[in-house]
Formats: sequence, C-alpha cells, structure tokens
Amino acid sequence: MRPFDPAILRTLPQARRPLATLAAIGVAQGAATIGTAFALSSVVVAVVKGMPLGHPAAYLALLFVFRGTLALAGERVAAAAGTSVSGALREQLLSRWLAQTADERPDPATGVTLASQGAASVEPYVARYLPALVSAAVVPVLAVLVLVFVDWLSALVVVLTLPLLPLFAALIGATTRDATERRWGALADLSGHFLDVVRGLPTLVAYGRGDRQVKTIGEVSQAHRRTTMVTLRLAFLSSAALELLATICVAIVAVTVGLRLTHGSIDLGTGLVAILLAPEAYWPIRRVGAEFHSAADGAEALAAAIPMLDVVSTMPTTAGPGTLSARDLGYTYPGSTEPVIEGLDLTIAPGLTVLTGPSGCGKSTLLELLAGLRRPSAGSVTAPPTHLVTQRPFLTTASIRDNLVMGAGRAVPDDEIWATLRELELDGVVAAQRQGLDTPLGDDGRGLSAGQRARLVLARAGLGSADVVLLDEPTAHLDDDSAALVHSVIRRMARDRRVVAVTHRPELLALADQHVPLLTRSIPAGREVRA
Ligand SMILES: Nc1ncnc2c1ncn2[C@@H]1O[C@H](COP(=O)(O)OP(=O)(O)OP(=O)(O)O)[C@@H](O)[C@H]1O
Repeated sequence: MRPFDPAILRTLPQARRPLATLAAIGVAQGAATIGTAFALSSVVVAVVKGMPLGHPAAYLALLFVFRGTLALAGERVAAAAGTSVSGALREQLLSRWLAQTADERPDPATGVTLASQGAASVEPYVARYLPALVSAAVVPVLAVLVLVFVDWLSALVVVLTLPLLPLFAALIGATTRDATERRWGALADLSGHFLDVVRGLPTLVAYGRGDRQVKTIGEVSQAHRRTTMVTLRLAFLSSAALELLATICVAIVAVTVGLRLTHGSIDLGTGLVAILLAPEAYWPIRRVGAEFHSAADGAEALAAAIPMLDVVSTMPTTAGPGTLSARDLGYTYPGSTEPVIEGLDLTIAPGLTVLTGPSGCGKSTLLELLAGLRRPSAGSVTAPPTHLVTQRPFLTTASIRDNLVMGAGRAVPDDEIWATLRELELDGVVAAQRQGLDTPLGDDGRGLSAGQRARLVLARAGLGSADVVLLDEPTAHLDDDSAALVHSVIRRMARDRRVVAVTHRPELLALADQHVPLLTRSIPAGREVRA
C-alpha cells in the first residue's frame, strides 16, 4: 500500500481538480499558520511589555477568520471530492465489468465488496487522508524554512527530529498493510457468504437448514470482528506513539528556547515564534498517521480497483451482420481442465434454430459464447449483437416499462409495448396493477409469478433491437397452454430475426427451421435441417 498512487489521477480524472484545490488550500493554511504564530507572539510581547495591542490583535483576529474560512472551504471541497471520486470509481468499475466477458469479471463476492464498501471507503481516503498528505508535504517545509530565519538552533532541532515521525509512520504502516489486507479478505468472505445465504434462504428454510447458517455467519463475522479489532488496536497504538514522539520533539525545542531565554541569548518574541512554529512542523505528519488508518481500506480498495480499470477488454465475438457461426469452437471454464465444448463448427441459418442435448452438455455455455459473454478458449464466434434471455433472466427494481424497453435502444411507444404484452397475454396482468406500466417491480421481478416473469422477458426480447435472439429454456416454468402461446410468439419472432432456442420441449422442436442436437461435451451430432 503506497501513501499515494498517482494512477488515481490518471484513472479517475474527476480527482484532479479537487486535489489541486486541496493542495492550494493546504499551502494557504500553512502560510496562515505561520502568520498566526508571528501575530500571536506579537500579542504576547505587547501584553508583557505594555505596548499597544491594537495592530497585533487585529492581525491575529483576521488570521483566525482566514484560517477558519480556509478550513471550511477545505472541508467542503474534500467532502465533495470524496463523494464524486467514490461515485466515479463505482460507475467505472461497473461499466468496465459490463464490457467484459463473464470469465474476466471478478467473482460476485469480490465484485460486490469492491463496488459497495470498497468504493465507499475511498471517500475518507480522498476527503481526509489526501488533504492531510498535502499539508504534510507543504506545512513542515514552510515552518522549517521560516524557523531557519527566526531561530536556526530550533530549526536544527526540528530538522534532526522530524524524520523520526515519517520513519515511525512507515514502520507502523507496514504492519497496518498486512492487517488491512487480512481485514479486506475477511470482509470479502463475509459478503460472499452472506450473498450466498440470502440467495438460498428460501431453500435453506424449506429444508430446515437455516439455523446452521446462523452459526456459519456467526463464525465468519467473528473472523471479521477480530481482524477489525487488530486494525483498530494498531490505529490507536500508532496514533499514541506518533503523538508521544512529536510531543517529546516539541519539548526539546521548548526546553532549548527556555534555557536561552533565561540566559538572555534570545528575545521573548523570537522564542515564542519558535515554540509556536515547532508543533506546526510535526502536526501535519501526525495527522497523516492518524488519517492513514481510516483511509487504509480506501487505499487497499484503490489498489485492487485501479488494475481492473486499466484492463482493455475487447469483445470476443466479431460482429458480422447476417452471420451467426462458430468455427472449431472450444471452451473450458476457468479453473477446470475438462473442456465443456470442443471443436464445434456451427452456422445458424435465419429463422428458428433449436438446440437440444442432455443436461450439462453445454447448451447454456454455447448461448453465452454466441452472445459474447464468454471468450472462446479455442476457435472463434462470429455474431452480430445478440439479445440473450437466460434461464434466470434479469429484472431490475424499476418500472415494468423500464424493464421492458431496457434492450430497445430507442423510444418505444406505449402502443407497441401493450401490443407485445397482448401477444403474450400479459396485458391483463399489467393493466390490473395500480400503476399499469409504471408499476415498480421488486428485486428479481418480485411481484410476478415465475411464468409471468418468463413471458415478460420474452416481451423484452421482442421489443429489443438485436438481430439475433438467444433463448435458454424459454418455457421451462410454463404450463402447457402458456408454453404453446410462447412457442407461437417465438415462431413469429423468427420471421424477421434469427432465434436460437435451447429447449427440452418437443413442441418447440417441431416448429424449428433448424435443429442442432448436441452430445455430451458439445460436439454437434450432425445437423438436421427441417425447413
Ligand atoms: N461457472 C461454471 N464453472 C465451472 N463449470 C461450469 C460453470 N457453469 C457450468 N459449468 C459446467 O459446464 C457444463 C455445461 O453447463 P451448461 O449449463 O452449459 O449445460 P446445459 O447443457 O445448459 O445444461 P442444462 O440443460 O441442465 O441447463 C456442466 O457440466 C456444468 O457443470
């Protein structure tokens, strides 16, 4: 974990301007702090020597107001920068993953952790840690430079003792890095496990296995708690250590100034400026040390996210309008040694093509390869943009209308939507909802039956603009009557598009123009063309 990775400026250009503003504010704060030391010592000297207080007091008041304004501006810019950078990071991660194949994307647990907690933890990194880092780079240098002119002996003490702070901070940082990595891993485990349990909750409860998960989640949470406590302990200890060190260093300056004051080798004003300036040289570095712990998660998340944003991904399918084919296609799942598909040559003719084959032979995998969602391990796929309806189609928490027109890429008039719904006998279901097409759907289409969901995603495919529609078991959840209706819609859809459907239903097979039976380990068992 580096204190600052310049890659953040390249990958997240939104960070450049606020960071430059924060740097400018940091320099101004440093200058104002030095000015305050002079003004304060003038006030004290005036009080001690009975001189007029007016001017020094006015300067001091002005400087306090100026510093307050700078602090307010800094807080505002930092907060805005934190939110905008973490939002931009989340957006870029998601759009990058969407442009990648399923094999290249991180596993769901890592992805969810990085895009949620990871992106959120970048906020304190940008809003608190980076401004502190800028101050630490600017203010001590300014303070020491001024001290050289004011009192070179105090400057020498500061220059000799100051490096101890970053040295200690670096030593503590090295330990923190390992603890943060462990904490990050524990968090990803917890998120992944929680995600799996929430997904499988109905099944677990139905089989009376819910209680076991309570125990497992308890164990994973305890592991996360332990790693978090280690990080917190380190944070408190290191803050205390840096605080102590800085206090000792300031005390050395104060003692030397005090001794010289009693010997009369230095005047009160100079001595006071030296004593007031010395802490300003140490304070910004102490603050970096303190902020470092709350920002460590953000730095870790950025270290994980930036390489993902740098990956340039090309879609595995070559767009060829009017052509949908595979040549010597092979596919092996990552981490597996056994290919699921091997040496597959396939040309999909216009009309309706039905893929059949025993369970597990790779039909769904083949559809994902044709859709460009997976990168072939061997051979190639040539395909125009496709619309894939999977066995577990995606419905989002938006209105029915938004879910329907998601793949259209154009403004779809309501008449067309209702006509498509009517074709699938869904118009009654939607019209019965209080808000009609504007009715919001819950996660995963909650509020609709499995059969209604299957018909809704078919309506979405019908409204879509892709030339090729790939359907994975489109009638698996439907009764015979609904299946017959869906089959006739698919048949009509295949009049002006290429439709490839995976099915176990002989009724759909009977309507096919082309039949591609696949054997185990998807080698075509000879092609059978019906029409
Ligand atoms: N993410 C994955 N990682 C590793 N192996 C996988 C993955 N998904 C599927 N497989 C394996 O690949 C093979 C083909 O799976 P696929 O889902 O393509 O079969 P299918 O023919 O569509 O099956 P079904 O008719 O039961 O839906 C199976 O043996 C399956 O275990």
